Amino acid sequence: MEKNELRNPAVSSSLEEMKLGVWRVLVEREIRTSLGFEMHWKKITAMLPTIQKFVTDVYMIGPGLLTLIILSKLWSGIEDVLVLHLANQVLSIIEVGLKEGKPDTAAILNAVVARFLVVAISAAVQWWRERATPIMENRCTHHYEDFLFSTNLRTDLPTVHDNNADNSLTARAVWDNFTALLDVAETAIQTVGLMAYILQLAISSRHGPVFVLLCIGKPLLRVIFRRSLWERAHIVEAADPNYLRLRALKELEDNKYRQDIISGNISDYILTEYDRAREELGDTDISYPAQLYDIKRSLNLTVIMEIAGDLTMLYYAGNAVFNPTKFTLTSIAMLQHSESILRRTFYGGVKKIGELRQGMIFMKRIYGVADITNVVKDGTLEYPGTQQSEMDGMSIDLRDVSFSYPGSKSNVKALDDVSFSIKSGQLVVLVGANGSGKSTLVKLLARLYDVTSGQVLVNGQDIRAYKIEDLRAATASLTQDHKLYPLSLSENIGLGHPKQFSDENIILDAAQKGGANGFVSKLKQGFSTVLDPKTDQWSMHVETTGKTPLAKEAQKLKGIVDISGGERQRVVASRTFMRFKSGTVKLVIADEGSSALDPEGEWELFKNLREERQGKTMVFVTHRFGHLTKYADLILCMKDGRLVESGSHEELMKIPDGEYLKLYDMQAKAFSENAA
Ligand SMILES: Nc1ncnc2c1ncn2[C@@H]1O[C@H](COP(=O)(O)OP(=O)(O)OP(=O)(O)O)[C@@H](O)[C@H]1O
Repeated sequence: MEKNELRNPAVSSSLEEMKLGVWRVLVEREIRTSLGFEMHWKKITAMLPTIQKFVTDVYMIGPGLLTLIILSKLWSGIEDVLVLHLANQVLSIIEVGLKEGKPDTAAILNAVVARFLVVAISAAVQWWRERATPIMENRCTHHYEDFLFSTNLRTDLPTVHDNNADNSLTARAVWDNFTALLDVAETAIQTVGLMAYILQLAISSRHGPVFVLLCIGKPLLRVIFRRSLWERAHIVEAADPNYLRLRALKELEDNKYRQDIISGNISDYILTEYDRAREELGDTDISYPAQLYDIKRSLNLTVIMEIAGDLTMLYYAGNAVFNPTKFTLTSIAMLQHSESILRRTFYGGVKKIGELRQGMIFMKRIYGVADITNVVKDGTLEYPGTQQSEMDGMSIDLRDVSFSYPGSKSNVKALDDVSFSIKSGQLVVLVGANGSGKSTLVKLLARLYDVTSGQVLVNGQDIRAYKIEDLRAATASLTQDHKLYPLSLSENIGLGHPKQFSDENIILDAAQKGGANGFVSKLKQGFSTVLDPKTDQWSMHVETTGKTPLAKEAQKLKGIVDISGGERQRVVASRTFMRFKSGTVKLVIADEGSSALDPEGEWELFKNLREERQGKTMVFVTHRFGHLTKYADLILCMKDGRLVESGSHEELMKIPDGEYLKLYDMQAKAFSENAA
């Protein structure tokens, strides 16, 4: 055991820290009162409300079917005892028959038939359950999938950043947890039944309850002294640097890095580094921490537990020497058989209780998802409201705005004390070096985040006062962060304004303005093309030569459609033009939405956007100001999260050693040097 090897003074004394193989494990120390039973009891009772809610919810999904599944589990719980009892009967009758030389054929026949009947019923129950369970599992998964899907889709960005949102949950695991619950109930019935049966057997064969205690001695010791990691509150992290390095290098095997690795000619470097990390990792164990935790128990405890497991054998041997007439062969056989079944069931039960605790923590997380409230709170004021609806654009004022991303580890603010005013209908260009805060600023304008301090005013009112839905409807944004959905291209465009999604001409017009029409019409399936379709396909034992009919079919399935980065951006731009069709847009935000476009495409895009302007306020973020600054009513120049200059192009060009002048000169110089 390498306990406390990584002892870190910062870790609280209520925690136990250990290094298990490549893992660092932190376990909550347990206060062992009354041999730990009190703790166990508290934990079990703490689970009850979650169990009750969970069972009620799953029951409501399929009451009839679930009742039958539970009954079948009950049957499985008593089946072992029934089979044991009948086996005991058969053996006892046979033994008496053998002793007396006159077998009771009718009694033997009855007992055998009864046993076969129980076995046949069990097989039928099992057969039915194997068919019914997947139906219930599917219903349960769909129910919780819908629940998680709708909550995840509504979670806003700051909540995701805050790690409040838990989207690692999968509905598939819900049924497994419910099964764990049923299994624990089944095992409890089995264990109680078996113990009662053994007790009765032991008493009737004059062994008494001491024998039962001997049977469960080993499992009891195990529960008290050797808890598995799953049963304790713990955190695990991979801490071995060589293991982490190996994983990072192994990741480079992924196809997405292939082009870089081939063109960069770095495969030798990767292999050498991989070998080095592998060598330095040596024999450090990478098995699951729970497994390593189990192995680390001391030699003394192992020996004591194994001896405890053999106490019944000692009991038989002692009785055979000192009290040889006490046993019949049948009673020995039956006691041994029941004892081994009891132990197996007991061990299984303890493991299942551990799984159940894990499962209930999981279910608490699932139900907790419903309690998560978005960080960005909704307002009550309508936008634009009756008084403001005459204005075609949005007027915006920033007053002393500072902002840090939630959970950011940086010491500097992304925006620091920024103030400016944009009048309705102005075309504003935001410029500045990388990381100067331009994208952050437009995210605040779109109310994807709220300011840390200061105020954003929209038409004179705090942006937080408005209904978020109204603000979203009034904003069209085109950024390089926007992604294509794994849906058809027409859907990708139409979702800019879903209400007119079915109107093909409107989608065509948006595609024309966004510059997507040209390349989409050349695709085999045109606007119906789905990029990155979510499909499951695989093949097995198919000839790689591609000559057989099946191989030809496999080849057809492999065909993929992909488009260039600029073409993807054109589809996203078309989605923005589709958004204009709603007629509610008053603010257009374009954050480097043209970065992948060719010069002609970029020129066309800006021209089309300006044509859509019709009084709307427009905010463009760009590193290539050439196309835009001459139309700009206002240029805002950012540096290190601060607004350093603002004004028209002419005004900013006049500021000696100004940031805008510097950035502009650099671009102009590149052209003049190229020309020279
Ligand atoms: N999601 C985020 N979490 C934490 N910090 C962030 C996040 N996004 C940006 N930042 C930080 O905020 C600061 C401003 O970033 P921002 O993206 O606004 O700059 P930018 O001017 O748009 O840069 P670029 O020209 O490279 O797009 C930077 O220091 C950046 O590292």
